[in-house]
Amino acid sequence: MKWLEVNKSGPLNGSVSITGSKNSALALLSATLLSDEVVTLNQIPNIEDMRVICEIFNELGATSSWEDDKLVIDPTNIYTGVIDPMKSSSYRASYYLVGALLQKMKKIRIGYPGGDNFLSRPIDQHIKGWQALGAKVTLLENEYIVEADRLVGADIYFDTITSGATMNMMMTAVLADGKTTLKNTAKDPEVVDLANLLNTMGANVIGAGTSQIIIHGVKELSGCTYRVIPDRLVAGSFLMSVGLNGGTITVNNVIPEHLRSCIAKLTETGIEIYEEGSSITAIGGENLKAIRIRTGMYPQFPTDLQQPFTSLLLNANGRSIITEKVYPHRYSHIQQLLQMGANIKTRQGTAFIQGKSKLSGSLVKATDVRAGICLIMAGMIAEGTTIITGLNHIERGYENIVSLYQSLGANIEFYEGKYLFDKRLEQLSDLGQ
Ligand SMILES: CC(=O)N[C@H]1[C@@H](OP(=O)(O)OP(=O)(O)OC[C@H]2O[C@@H](n3ccc(=O)[nH]c3=O)[C@H](O)[C@@H]2O)O[C@H](CO)[C@@H](O)[C@@H]1O
Ligand SMILES: C=C(OP(=O)(O)O)C(=O)O
Repeated sequence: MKWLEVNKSGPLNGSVSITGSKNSALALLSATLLSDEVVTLNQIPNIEDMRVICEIFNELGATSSWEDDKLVIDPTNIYTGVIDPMKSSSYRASYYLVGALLQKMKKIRIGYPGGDNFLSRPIDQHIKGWQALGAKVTLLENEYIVEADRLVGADIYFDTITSGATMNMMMTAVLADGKTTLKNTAKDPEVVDLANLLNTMGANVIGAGTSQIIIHGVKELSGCTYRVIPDRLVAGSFLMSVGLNGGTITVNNVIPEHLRSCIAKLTETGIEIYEEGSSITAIGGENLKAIRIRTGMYPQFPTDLQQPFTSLLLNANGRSIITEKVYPHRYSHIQQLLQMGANIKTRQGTAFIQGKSKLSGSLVKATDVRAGICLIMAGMIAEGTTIITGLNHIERGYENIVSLYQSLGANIEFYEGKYLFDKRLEQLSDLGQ
C-alpha cells in the first residue's frame, strides 16, 4: 500500500529540470526494435511504463541496459512476436510493439492496450491502418493477432486525428515495400520526435508535424544515438502549480513552442510567464481570473493538462469552463475533487468550475496519471490532510514527483505500508477529518 499525504502549502519557489517525454519515449523505445543494430536513447524518463517495456523486450530476446537516463537497446536477437498479455495490457501504448515488430516477426500476438481508461479509447484507426498495409487482424477475447507475410505501402486517411495511430502507422510503414501516405495526421511534437528518430536510423519519413506524412519504405534500419524531447506535460503541470499559492517556478530543459497553448491559458488567468531559451518561468499572483478552456489535438490545448488545470481554476475568481473535446468522459478526477468540497458541475463533456470554494483534505484516489497530479495540486490548497492513493497511475507518468514538489517547498510526503495506512486513517478520523 502506497499513498501520498499533501497539506496546504505556501508559495512554491525554485526550478525543476524536465525529463524526457513519456509519450514520446513510449513510441521511440518501441521503434528501436525496427533497427538491425544497437540503438541508444538519451533522456528516457525513469517511470513505470518504461520498466514494463524493458521487461517485454527481455522476453522477446532484445536486451536493454539503463545508465542514468540513457537506455541502450540491442534488438538483434528478437526471436518471438508473442507478447505477454498481462504486461502489454498494463500500459496504453503497447500497440506500438505491433508496428515495430510486424515486418520482422510476421505475426504478433499481444494483449489489448491498457493505461488510462476514459470510457472509450478505440483502436479502430490502428486496425484500419494495419489492414491497409496488408496485415490481417484477428480480435480474440483478451488478445489480438496481427499478421502479414508482406507489408505494402498504401494511402491511409485517418477518420479522426490520432497521435497513436499516426505514430503506429509510421512504424509499420517504414520497412514496408513502396510508398505510404498518411493523411489527416496528428501534428504532435511526439510525432515529429518519432520521425526524427526513424530518419536518423535511415528511414525516409517526410512531413511529420503537418497533416500529411509520406513514408518511402527502406530495406533496413541501422543503429544510432538519439535524445528524446522533454516532457511538455510534466513541464505544464509544474508551471501551473504557481497558481495555487503563488511563488515562482522555472522549468528548465523545455521546448517552449511545445507549450504554446498552455502558456496562453496560464497568461489568461493572470499568471506571468517569461521565456528564455529552453527555460520558462511562471510567477503566480493573488487574483487569478476564471477562464474557458477547450481541449483539442495539438497545437490546441492538450487533454493531458486539463485535469491539473482544473485544480488551478479552483483557485480562480469566478466560474471557469472546461470543454473536453478529445475524451469527453475524462472527468474521473472531478468525483474526487467533489469529495474535497469543490464546486464543479459537469454536463455533456463540459465542466463548470466555481473558484474559491473551500476545499478540505480527504481520502481520494488517483484514477489516472493526470488525475493524480490534479489531486496533488488540489491538496496544496485544501485545509487539512489530503490522502492520495492510486499511486501506480502517477508513477506511470511522473518521475520523482514527490521530491521535486518538496524541493519547491510543497507540503507533500510519500508513505508505504498497509498497517501504517490503516492507523493513519484512524488518526485522521479521530481528528474529525
Ligand atoms: C501514450 C500516449 O501517447 N498517450 C497520449 C495519446 O494517446 P492515444 O495515442 O491513445 O490518443 P490518440 O491521439 O490516438 O486519440 C485522439 C482521439 O482519437 C480517438 N481515436 C484514437 C485512435 C483510434 O484508433 N480511434 C479513435 O477514435 C481517441 O478516442 C481520441 O478521441 O494521445 C492522447 C491525446 O492527446 C493523450 O491523452 C495521451 O496521453
Ligand atoms: C492518458 C495518458 O497516458 P496513456 O495514454 O499512456 O494512458 C497521459 O499521459 O495523460
